[in-house]
Amino acid sequence: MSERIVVGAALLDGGRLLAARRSAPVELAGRWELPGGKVEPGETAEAALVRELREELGVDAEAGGRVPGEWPLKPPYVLHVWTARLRPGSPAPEALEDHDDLRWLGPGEIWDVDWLDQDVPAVRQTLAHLGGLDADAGEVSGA
Ligand SMILES: Nc1nc2c([nH]c(=O)n2[C@H]2C[C@H](O)[C@@H](COP(=O)(O)OP(=O)(O)OP(=O)(O)O)O2)c(=O)[nH]1
Repeated sequence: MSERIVVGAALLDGGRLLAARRSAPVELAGRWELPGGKVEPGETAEAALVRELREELGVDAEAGGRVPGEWPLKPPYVLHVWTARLRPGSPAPEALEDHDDLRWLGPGEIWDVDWLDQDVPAVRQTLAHLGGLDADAGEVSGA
């Protein structure tokens, strides 16, 4: 079976990264992840990200760029990470679906939550890609 992509959002706001605590399935519940989900056939990763963030968090978000890398999940899934930000006027994120808690993590707080094992290298690479979290993290330079 060919690989299927799960997109995870590194949702950034004011130098903080959003982490979401899964409520299901039981083997993942209580652990923290990047919100997102499966890319449907024919859908772009960016569109999937925006759709999943609307469904799960009730936000109006836009995708930034992809964080280089790919992290294996339960076959056939692999995790890709994209930066994302809230569009002006977006509601604040709420744990509507799949999650039971959300946290905005500032610099120095990233490792305060119990990330899913498979997310740890993805989060580490995201921070390296961004050059750390500061107020401009995730902004497209020159935009
Ligand atoms: N969204 C997301 N899923 C992750 C991460 N790490 C990780 O192992 N997963 C796993 C959990 C799930 O088995 C799978 C994604 O499923 P999902 O339940 O979030 O996706 P979905 O909303 O499209 O799911 P579905 O109910 O429509 O099938 O990938 C992560 O950082 N973000």
